[in-house]
Amino acid sequence: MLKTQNPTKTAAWADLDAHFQDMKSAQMKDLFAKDPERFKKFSTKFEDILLDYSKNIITEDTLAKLTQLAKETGVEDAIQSMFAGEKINQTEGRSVLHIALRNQSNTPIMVDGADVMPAVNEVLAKVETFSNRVSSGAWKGYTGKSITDIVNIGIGGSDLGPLMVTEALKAYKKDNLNVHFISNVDGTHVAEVLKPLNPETTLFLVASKTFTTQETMTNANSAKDWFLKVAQEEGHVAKHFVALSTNAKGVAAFGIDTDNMFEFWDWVGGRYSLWSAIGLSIACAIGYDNYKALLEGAHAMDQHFATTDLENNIPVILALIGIWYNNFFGAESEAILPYDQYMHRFAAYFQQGNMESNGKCVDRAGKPVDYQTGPIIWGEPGTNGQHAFYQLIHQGTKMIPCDFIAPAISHNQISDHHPKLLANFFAQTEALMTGKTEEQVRAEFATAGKSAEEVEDLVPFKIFEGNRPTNSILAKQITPRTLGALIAMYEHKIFVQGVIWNIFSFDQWGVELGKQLANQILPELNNDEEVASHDSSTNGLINAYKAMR
Ligand SMILES: O=P(O)(O)OC[C@H]1O[C@H](O)[C@@H](O)[C@@H](O)[C@@H]1O
Repeated sequence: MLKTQNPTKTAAWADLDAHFQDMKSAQMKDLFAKDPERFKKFSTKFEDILLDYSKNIITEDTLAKLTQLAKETGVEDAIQSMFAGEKINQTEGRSVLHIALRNQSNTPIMVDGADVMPAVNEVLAKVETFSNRVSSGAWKGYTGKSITDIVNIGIGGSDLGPLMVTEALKAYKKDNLNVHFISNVDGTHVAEVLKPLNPETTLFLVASKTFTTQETMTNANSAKDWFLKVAQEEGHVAKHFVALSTNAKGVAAFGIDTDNMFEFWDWVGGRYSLWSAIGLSIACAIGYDNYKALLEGAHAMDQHFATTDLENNIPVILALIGIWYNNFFGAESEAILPYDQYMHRFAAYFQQGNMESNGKCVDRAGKPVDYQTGPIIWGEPGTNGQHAFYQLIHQGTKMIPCDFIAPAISHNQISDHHPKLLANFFAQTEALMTGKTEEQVRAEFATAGKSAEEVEDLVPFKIFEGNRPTNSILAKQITPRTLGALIAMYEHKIFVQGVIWNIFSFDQWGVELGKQLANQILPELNNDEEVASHDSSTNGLINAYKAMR
């Protein structure tokens, strides 16, 4: 069990509050000027990944106090509890064991007195055999042709992980296999994805932990109709539909042979499930060996997280820096900015990972919190973001701590693209920190030949106050192993923050209400009667829709 401790009532919090009064006007520029060792002190390496967190409004004292907060709120015990398989997802009565799915050391991990590793390994072996058969062309469709296209049908955690990873590792993709994703219940999604595909050579992976999710079941049924329109015989479904799920009954009821079901377990959270059978599309797309390397990278980060003291623990450091801005500086969001086009869904992936985990306002004792919890996560790949929203990050009124991520080596070495990309990566964090003073603006004008009046009019707009915090994550290359480590790093950061905020990070009750109401409204849309059962806005909208259609 995780202990219940209001973080704001700890001695460390009071200490941090006092420290914040000293730090709130501290200038990073001055901190760098004072300490030539600053980069060395506030950077660390994990395998081929360099994390530079020196461009933050922190001192060694700040980190010591934040680490004390982690200690007082039981982070060390919580980490041990997770790895020991304790049921730390209390509101659902479940263990939280995505770490078991990538436990390449194969040490026993016990849940309810039984080691989960044999079952994990069994499914992994099944994933290996199946993905090899599909990618080698040995798995045949109903007319004897090999599979050319895989379509993952899922939503939320059953979509975002495989989608993000297959995109991030596209450089490793098998040439003979295309991967597609259908998630939205909007018929446009299924229609557009299926349009160019041939039912004879298409394999559907129906991915749903519960196998009850409205969007996924609707899309899967439409895909089945599309397939049967051509294939005709129900018996052919077995060669073209497999299920990734915890719900064998639901899978059978849908008409998928449970021999074609890849199992996982209730101790795998949806948003932490790409390491489970939900990763089947990844294994097919990039090959099982690369999928395994992804798991190994995550496992290496897990071991670092589980065995390193808090002071040197990368996910813990990132979590603490995030809390510093979220709870003391009042920052409301964090941007994740990968300077790698392949990672274009990375921020979207961690939108779910972070916001569904820590978007909670009730603490572990069931009481409303009186402090801020999870941040808003957003971001786009650089340099696109630079030409869209960086204006606000540089000169807006809101503090937006940013994580900049880049590979030193591109998978596509074309002329000087990569040095240009990286020049931008380095320039942005420098600019965000140093800003531009009034004196610098005036000095620039002095050489530009403007009149004194023109200069006075423009000076205020050209000033950048700077002092805007960033982390830089520079990896040698985005390989499967590196990506696995990066994902695990963020997962554990989220976990540590949830522990400190005294909330449950592994349930998601907040997605239920909308679902329930949609289920109530759906039958009301099936006729032309005027609806009067809701508030006047909802009634008005529904009735307007009925009149328009
Ligand atoms: O895999 P499933 O069961 O279809 O759930 C899909 C998604 O549904 C809900 O939005 C949440 O519970 C998510 O965490 C989950 O990932």
